[in-house]
Amino acid sequence: MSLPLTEEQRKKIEANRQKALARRAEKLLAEQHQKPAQSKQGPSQNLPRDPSKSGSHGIFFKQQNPSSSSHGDQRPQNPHSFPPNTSEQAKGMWQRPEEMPTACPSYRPPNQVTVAGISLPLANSPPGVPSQQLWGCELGQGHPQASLETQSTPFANTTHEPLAKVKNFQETAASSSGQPPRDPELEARMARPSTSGQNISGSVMPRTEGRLQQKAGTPMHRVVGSQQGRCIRNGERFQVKIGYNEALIAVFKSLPSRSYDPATKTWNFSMTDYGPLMKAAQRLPGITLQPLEGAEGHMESPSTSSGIIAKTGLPAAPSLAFVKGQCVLISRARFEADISYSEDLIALFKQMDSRKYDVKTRKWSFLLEEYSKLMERVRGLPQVQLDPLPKTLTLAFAAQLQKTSLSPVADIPEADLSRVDSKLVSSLLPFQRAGVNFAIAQRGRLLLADDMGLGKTIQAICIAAYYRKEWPLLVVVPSSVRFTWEQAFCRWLPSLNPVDINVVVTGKDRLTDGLVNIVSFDLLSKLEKQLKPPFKVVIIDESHFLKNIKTARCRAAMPLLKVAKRVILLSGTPAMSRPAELYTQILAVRPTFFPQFHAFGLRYCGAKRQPWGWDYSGSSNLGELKLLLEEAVMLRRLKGDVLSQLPAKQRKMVVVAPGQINARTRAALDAAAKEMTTKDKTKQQQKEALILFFNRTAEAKIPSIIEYILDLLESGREKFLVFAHHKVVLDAITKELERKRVQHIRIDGSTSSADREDLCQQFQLSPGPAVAVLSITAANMGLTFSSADLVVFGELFWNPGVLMQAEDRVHRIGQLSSVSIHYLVARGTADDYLWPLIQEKIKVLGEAGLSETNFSEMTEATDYFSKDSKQQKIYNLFQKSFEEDGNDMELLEAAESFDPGSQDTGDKLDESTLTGSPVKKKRFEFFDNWDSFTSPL
Ligand SMILES: Nc1ncnc2c1ncn2[C@@H]1O[C@H](COP(=O)(O)OP(=O)(O)OP(=O)(O)O)[C@@H](O)[C@H]1O
Repeated sequence: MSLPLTEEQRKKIEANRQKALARRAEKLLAEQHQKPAQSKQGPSQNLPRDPSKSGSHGIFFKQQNPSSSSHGDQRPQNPHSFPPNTSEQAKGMWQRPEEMPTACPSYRPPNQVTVAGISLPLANSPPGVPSQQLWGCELGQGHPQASLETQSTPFANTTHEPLAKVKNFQETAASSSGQPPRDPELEARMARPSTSGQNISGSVMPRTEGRLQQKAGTPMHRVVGSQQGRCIRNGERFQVKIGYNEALIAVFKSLPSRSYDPATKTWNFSMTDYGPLMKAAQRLPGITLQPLEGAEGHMESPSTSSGIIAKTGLPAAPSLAFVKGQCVLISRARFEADISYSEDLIALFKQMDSRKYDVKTRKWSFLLEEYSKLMERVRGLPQVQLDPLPKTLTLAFAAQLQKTSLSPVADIPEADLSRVDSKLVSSLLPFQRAGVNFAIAQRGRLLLADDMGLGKTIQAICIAAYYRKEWPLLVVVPSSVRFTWEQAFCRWLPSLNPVDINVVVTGKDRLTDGLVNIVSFDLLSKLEKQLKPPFKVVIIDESHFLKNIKTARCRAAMPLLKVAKRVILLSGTPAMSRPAELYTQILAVRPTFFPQFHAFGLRYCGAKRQPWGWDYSGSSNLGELKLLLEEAVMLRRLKGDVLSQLPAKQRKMVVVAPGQINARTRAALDAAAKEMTTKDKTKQQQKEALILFFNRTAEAKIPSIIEYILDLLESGREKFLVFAHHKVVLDAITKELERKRVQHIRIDGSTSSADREDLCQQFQLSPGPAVAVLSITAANMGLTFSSADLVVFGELFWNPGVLMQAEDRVHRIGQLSSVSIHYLVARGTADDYLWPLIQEKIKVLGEAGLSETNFSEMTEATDYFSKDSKQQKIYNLFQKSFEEDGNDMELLEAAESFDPGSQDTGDKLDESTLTGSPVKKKRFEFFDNWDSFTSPL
């Protein structure tokens, strides 16, 4: 007794067989070219005499049609068509019609379908037509290859084949033949040998050199030598599904409305070309095209060039309506059949143990573990085309398909974070810890899409730190937050030496100088060449900046992400208007999921063919997309989901780019700083120098403030408040918003009380993006902007009470969310002194129970500024100046009327600009409002 073949041996045999078949195909093709006249004689007369030259083996390999892979069976619309039964065809190999052998020349079994030239066995015959009668010949007389498959693959049975096995087979077959990978579903079907489940696994001898020798007494029969296809209506056009045929392709190319879809590898035409195409096809020997249903008007008679269907003389099978639909995932455990009514199909559904019928949607759903069984059986219904789930889904949900996981939510293990700085780990809020666990379960590749302000930075740093052995780390961010990231690393990873953090500021800097390298999107595209050797761990902040594949930033980042081992994408708004925007981010996290955009577009973007090309701006199957993303790509929590874990206010210090301060302003700042510390200056002179320093700071920050606001808008922040102090800053912001046509309001000291209320209402009710540009001192109280939950302070103000009052414009009754407060702080400016001053004041007030104690805890870099003796001096001056009675008035006046254009570097303030300010009356209201310290909502 011989031992059964091992899997390995089977694979090898299969590989050799494929190679032999390919060689044979080439040879026959060459022969065919030498004998064109003979080949035109029609199938039955064209049988080679020598069985060793049997046309059944005269095949050549072509790439599998992906459309048939992704859509599964492409059933004929007419159930009365009887395509040939050749396993060769079923393997996705294209057979020259004139070389096809004939098993039962008069007709083909009805219970088979044709998939782009691929013949598949079906489980059922049309009712009333016994399959034996339809066969018209002995069972077991089918194509010998079918028998071989029955024996040589583990997938010979018609049902219940696990996808994993199918995949093995697919890989073997594809790789051995040197062909691109094929669809597992299709391969499974190809591997099935038979017709209605009857055993035709007749005994065969091993094949040599691509030939089959049958056992004595088993006559060699050949299937009909014709190639079958069909026309399928698609809106105003129709598609032709048929295997490769040179002559037919020539016909296609002669038709004016032709269009070829490379993704599905099918041709399609407008209805005007239907008649000419069918007529031309009729003239081609061996081509049988099933007509379009109901297209009689376009064509006198269907193409039956081989005359096979017309001449069968068989009793007509009952007419069955053709139904077409698709499987859609509806939960982690279930899928739904989205298909119209078919009696047979319903009967089949009722055989499934896990079936459920939703009376509202009128759809049937099943557990994923019954997916393979159901699909297998549906294939036996000739009048039904139920497209399978995309392969990506079956891979992502393999555990559910194989019944190894039935949990409605993914079971994510607790990650061992012992290697990460304990300061960071102990600071993680519970939902943040869950985020880190998810990321590690996904092997460090994910899109973290938490709502804004939920602390994506701390989570990303923790995930990256978990993979610290694989550093250097690359962090790509919008340019306005490069230094905030630097601060965050310093804050959360005390074990990281700050000198190991490299913030890339110009195109001349090196991208690989640090252990942590922080670069803006725009500089990354300029420094592309420095990306070799590639980074293994990459963080992309605001990853939706990559949504457009055509942009330089996306083109620079994508190759990098493809080769990185860990990819941590962060975005609170991964897609702002359509699923197509998610594509690049999905590709970055899972490059194998949808390597071709078209497949993604067809499934999730409601892709529509337009005269100018494909339109992917729509959406489809969104529920399924969400499930797929949640399973393997993305984690998203909304503020509402974790509100109980959040503080009412989340403050963030944003260090804005010092690179944006121009040389002239820099010199002015330095001169003012020097003036303040020069000996022998009177108090008055020192104060003037301080005022000048403060004003020059405003001027210096303008580009950074604007850049930050524009980044926020690009990130999809819909509504927010921007507070500033100097008129020049408020003017610059509003001017830019006008230029960019962003809806905005402005309230400053010159706005009347009546107008304030109107503007406020206007902002509150505005449905789309809107920015409220507000003066810190003139709009810090009495106004409600609860429809926003983000406040940006473009400038600092020395009095924390005023800042908190301003914060409370959004943080008040009516606000259901935790609010985010961003303070923009510029290095080398007065902010260096104002920021610590504010924090110190608040600390004092906090200790006295007069302020929120967590102000500094909730902001990055509390130790942002370390003072040397000169800086200490300036700091003391600031402290003194801003605390002495009356100084505020002087400073405010100087600030509000500051006009950088009117002054030269180092000039004193122009006194004339200080007078006549319309806001004097309101300026000091805030001094009486200390209650804001004690009563956060
Ligand atoms: N666990 C925590 N402990 C202390 N502070 C935290 C924690 N989580 C977040 N924060 C603080 O909350 C603020 C917001 O965090 P972060 O900037 O990371 O949010 P985000 O999700 O990136 O928001 P956005 O999408 O607006 O950028 C920061 O100041 C951050 O330091």
